[in-house]
Amino acid sequence: MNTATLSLPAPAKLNLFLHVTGQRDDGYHTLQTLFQFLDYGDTLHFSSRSDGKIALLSNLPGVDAEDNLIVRAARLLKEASGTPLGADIKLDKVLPMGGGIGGGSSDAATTLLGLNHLWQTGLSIDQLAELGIRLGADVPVFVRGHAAWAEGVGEQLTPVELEEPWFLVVAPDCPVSTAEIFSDERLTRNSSPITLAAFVAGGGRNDCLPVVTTRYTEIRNTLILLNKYCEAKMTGTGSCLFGAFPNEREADKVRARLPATLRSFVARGCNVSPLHRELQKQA
Ligand SMILES: C[C@@](CO)(OP(=O)(O)O)[C@H](O)COP(=O)(O)OP(=O)(O)OC[C@H]1O[C@@H](n2ccc(N)nc2=O)[C@H](O)[C@@H]1O
Ligand SMILES: Nc1ncnc2c1ncn2[C@@H]1O[C@H](COP(=O)(O)OP(=O)(O)O)[C@@H](O)[C@H]1O
Repeated sequence: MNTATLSLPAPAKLNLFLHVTGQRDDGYHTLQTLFQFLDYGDTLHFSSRSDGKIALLSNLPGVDAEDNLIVRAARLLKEASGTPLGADIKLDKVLPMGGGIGGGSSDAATTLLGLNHLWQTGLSIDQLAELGIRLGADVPVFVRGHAAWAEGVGEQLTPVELEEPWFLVVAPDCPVSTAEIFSDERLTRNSSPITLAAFVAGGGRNDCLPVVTTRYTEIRNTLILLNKYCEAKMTGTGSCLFGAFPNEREADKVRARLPATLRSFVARGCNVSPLHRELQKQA
């Protein structure tokens, strides 16, 4: 029944800063943020099926298969393309969930691009990004695969070239729901827009940080700890915190000083997504 197979990365992202600039009539918040990828993430394995079924062969604790963004992305592409094919999909989950590093969105984007390749459905990147936004605000940046300045609700993307430092990412054992942070009445919703130049010159902050650290003592304490060694920042709506370093050795040195019980990893920042680098090799 299997006709072809493909294994692809689903990398993490960081929000290098995040300003909430307003709120639309539909409740969604307008943002300014800067996305960069990490060369670290989940891996998905796809096998084509001729019987049209979409089967996720890996279980993600707490997420029903039908709610899994991988299955939802596969169904969306199948419907949009009209292909009679299906797929068996395996997920090697590495990224902490609810960590603001975009694991679910990245899995969805890898599924859209991977199955588009495997099924030979021929949708363009623009068409795949349009499908992606229906699954989540962060999916389009993973579909497009380039570090980007983002506005709107995160879907108005301008590719940018940034320095590619090494990052130490720390994941407090404390998933944060994005919806919960955006519905907190204490959230700053009227930040002034800034420019890329102002960010590069040291501007920009994460407007969600005060709400997250007020709600989660564990994240506040981890931030205080990481700030002893570097300028600690939070990605997205948390819970992951990160610091930038000029090389891997410096990042590893700080990692070695953190309590062994605290989950953390060191990864390189990338302007081109590891997914797109891998797909280019397959082309
Ligand atoms: C704010 C970011 C920054 O990267 O946070 P993280 O999720 O990565 O932490 C993302 O854009 C999040 O994107 P994503 O995680 O896909 O969010 P979605 O599933 O689309 O939205 C979850 C819920 O958060 C709220 N929401 C989300 C995004 C936004 N710009 N305004 C909102 O108000 C809405 O209530 C929505 O129902
Ligand atoms: N493949 C997936 N990987 C991770 N989370 C998923 C997936 N599919 C659905 N989800 C749901 O999306 C939520 C947010 O996931 P995730 O992308 O890891 O967080 P964040 O958006 O904070 O980075 C999870 O708590 C889970 O309920």
